[in-house]
Amino acid sequence: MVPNVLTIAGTDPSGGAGVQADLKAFSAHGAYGMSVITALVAQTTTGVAEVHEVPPEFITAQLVTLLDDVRVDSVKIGMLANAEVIRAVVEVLDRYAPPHVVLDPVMVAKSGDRLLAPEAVGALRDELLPRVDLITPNLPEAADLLGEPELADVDGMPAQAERLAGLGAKQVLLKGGHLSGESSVDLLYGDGIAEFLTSERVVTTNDHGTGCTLSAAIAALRPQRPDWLTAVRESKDYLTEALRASERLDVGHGHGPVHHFHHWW
Ligand SMILES: Nc1ncnc2c1ncn2[C@@H]1O[C@H](COP(=O)(O)OP(=O)(O)OP(=O)(O)O)[C@@H](O)[C@H]1O
Ligand SMILES: Cc1ncc(CO)c(N)n1
Repeated sequence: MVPNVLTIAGTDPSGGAGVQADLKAFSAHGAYGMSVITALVAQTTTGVAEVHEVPPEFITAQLVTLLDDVRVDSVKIGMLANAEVIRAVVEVLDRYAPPHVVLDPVMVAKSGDRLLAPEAVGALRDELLPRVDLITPNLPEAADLLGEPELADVDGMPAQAERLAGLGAKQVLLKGGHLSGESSVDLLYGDGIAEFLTSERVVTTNDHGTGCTLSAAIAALRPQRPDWLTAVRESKDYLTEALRASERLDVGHGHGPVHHFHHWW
């Protein structure tokens, strides 16, 4: 059976990040994609111009309307904008308890623009994080969640992932994309086991939406794979290929998008 996969996230009219990236990644992994939009973002490859936040009651309305009709097999959560939206999402998760919830704790866009109010980080950490199955922070987000300095190399990743798991998420995928070096190293921590996941670092400026793509691919694959490690490994391999395939695109003048190729090409 094809899994029904939902993204709860903000938009990117240039199609590289947010809801648009998530739906492409869902399709590329054979899932049926659905979306609840938290914010309309005027952004492209060069940065964010403006954010139009959706009122929390309307996010609840979108979620309840959808969940009352459709079976949801897995959820990816991205940009949430503010603490009220976080609380609206928490309430719905409590009420419907969908399986396989992946949280990409989006805080700042690649351009440096904030996508989550600074005062909402506490609500994300204390109210949402304990209710999700997997969180996928990059190194600045991990540091912010823990109130620690940002890691500058891979050595501290296992201990930091363990501390993040201590905040309540069952699995932690700590992403090392912001480090330099020949490989791009992430770490999956769960059930007391830490596993480094290494891929070739693709030399490209088309790295807009890498985090969105990875977490969406994981959410699409998890209902179709036996465990998190298998779903995460396959998603990271897909992302590396999508980064390579981005050389076929000509989109914008800044950080371009990755290309969501389909396996049947
Ligand atoms: N140049 C690259 N080559 C290969 N993999 C990369 C590269 N850059 C990032 N990645 C991988 O992309 C994924 C996302 O990592 P990153 O740490 O950049 O997340 P992010 O900052 O949340 O992304 P974004 O906010 O741009 O969506 C990780 O699996 C990381 O290893
Ligand atoms: C809507 C949205 N979500 C996430 C990111 C992070 O890349 C972005 N730039 N825009």
